[in-house]
Amino acid sequence: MYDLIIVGGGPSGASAGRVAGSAGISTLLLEKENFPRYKPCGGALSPYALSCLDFELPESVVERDISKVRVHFRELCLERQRDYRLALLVSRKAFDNLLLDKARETGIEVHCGEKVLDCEEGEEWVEVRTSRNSYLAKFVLIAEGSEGILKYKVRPQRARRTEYDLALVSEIPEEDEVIRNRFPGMVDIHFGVAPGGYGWVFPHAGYYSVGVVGTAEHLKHPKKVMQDFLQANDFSGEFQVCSHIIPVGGIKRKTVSSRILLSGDAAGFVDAFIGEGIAYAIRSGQLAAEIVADLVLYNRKLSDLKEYESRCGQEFGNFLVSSLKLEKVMHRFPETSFKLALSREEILDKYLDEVVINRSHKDYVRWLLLNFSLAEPASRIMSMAGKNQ
Ligand SMILES: NC(=O)C1=CN([C@@H]2O[C@H](COP(=O)(O)OP(=O)(O)OC[C@H]3O[C@@H](n4cnc5c(N)ncnc54)[C@H](OP(=O)(O)O)[C@@H]3O)[C@@H](O)[C@H]2O)C=CC1
Ligand SMILES: CC(C)=CCC/C(C)=C/CC/C(C)=C/CC/C(C)=C/COP(=O)(O)OP(=O)(O)O
Repeated sequence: MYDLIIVGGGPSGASAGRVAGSAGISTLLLEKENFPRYKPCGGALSPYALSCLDFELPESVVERDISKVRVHFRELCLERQRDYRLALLVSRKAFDNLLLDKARETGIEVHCGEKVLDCEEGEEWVEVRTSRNSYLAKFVLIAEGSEGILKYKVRPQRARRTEYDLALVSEIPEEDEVIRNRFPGMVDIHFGVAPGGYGWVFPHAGYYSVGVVGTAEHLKHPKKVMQDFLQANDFSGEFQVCSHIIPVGGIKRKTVSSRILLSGDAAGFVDAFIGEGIAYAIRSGQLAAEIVADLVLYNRKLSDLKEYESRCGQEFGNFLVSSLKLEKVMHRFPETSFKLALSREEILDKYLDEVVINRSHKDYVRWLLLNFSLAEPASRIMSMAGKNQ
């Protein structure tokens, strides 16, 4: 019997595997794909995501160093450069493979190409049935990403359409020099193109990641929205478009039962406003493995597994809740909020400084209220924003 079985070898499962292996508990990681596997997405690693890694990212994995953003809302556009790093762009194929290698390094057992079909929680153990075998473990971490259904072992109610976003993404090849000239160290973000979300163009090495994301409930014609976005940004031709679902973060969801935990996208840990998921996938995987290792090594009581929910809440859960609130306000009043945000450089600057870097919505909102609610009468904000809400 294993101490821990991890389902999924993405950023969350691999990060859990590295912590579990380093702690010395017997661990099996089961991943249905053969790595390195293709996984198109934005591929942005925020400073917070980077701070969660216990090793330096090799240069070969880093495709771009980002210190500038260009944000659009309809005809408005604002570029802001910071004198610090806002993100690194990576290809998920190489990055995920690196994380899995870092987990393997600690001596855990990794089976790729082995899909978990079911897991059954008993009094003393969890039985895990796969396409090849069946195994027993004291604990199971489900890090299967957003699309799997094993998460419903912990959280029986299926996600409603209001609880997830739809994302469409294409990787569009281009000469590196053309990319560097068009987006020098910069990500391009377009609000107002998809309900409850945005469109993005991220400049990778030899290709652009181009996509749109919006709430599943309101994004009625996702393919059309994507086609229009590609066209508006001068990407003409036939491109392969991949679609996937992204949970809306900041919603209260159960993430632990008596012997099974959920992490990463499976747990719903995504920033509802900017769509960042990798950081929380990494950190929640690490926390899950730390708590399981503690229980196993120090013979602590089973009910202590619940600590996982409070640790995630303290470290990033509260941040995700406030991000959801920001997302709701911005998208409920897009004309007022985005027009105001893009008409004042300091609003975007402060967002980058306080939210992206200091990870505090509280200080940001306090600053906004002091500067733009008390100082600016509501009528002035409305007239700046135009009347067509
Ligand atoms: N581009 C895309 O398609 C998507 C990207 N993401 C991004 O991934 C990050 C989240 O990371 P994480 O939570 O680790 O999730 P990931 O989706 O990155 O990783 C989960 C891994 O588990 C595999 N898996 C799924 N079900 C099973 C199963 N039954 N048995 C064994 N393996 C299984 C998945 O394969 P498989 O990939 O084939 O499902 C995938 O390799 C976020 O940043 C998010 O934005 C999330 C969803 C989709
Ligand atoms: C306040 C206003 C109006 C605008 C905010 C502007 C925004 C969105 C700035 C974000 C800046 C920035 C570079 C953040 C880095 C983190 C990002 C972009 C994460 C999303 O990355 P991703 O698509 O790769 O998502 P993933 O983590 O793979 O799920």
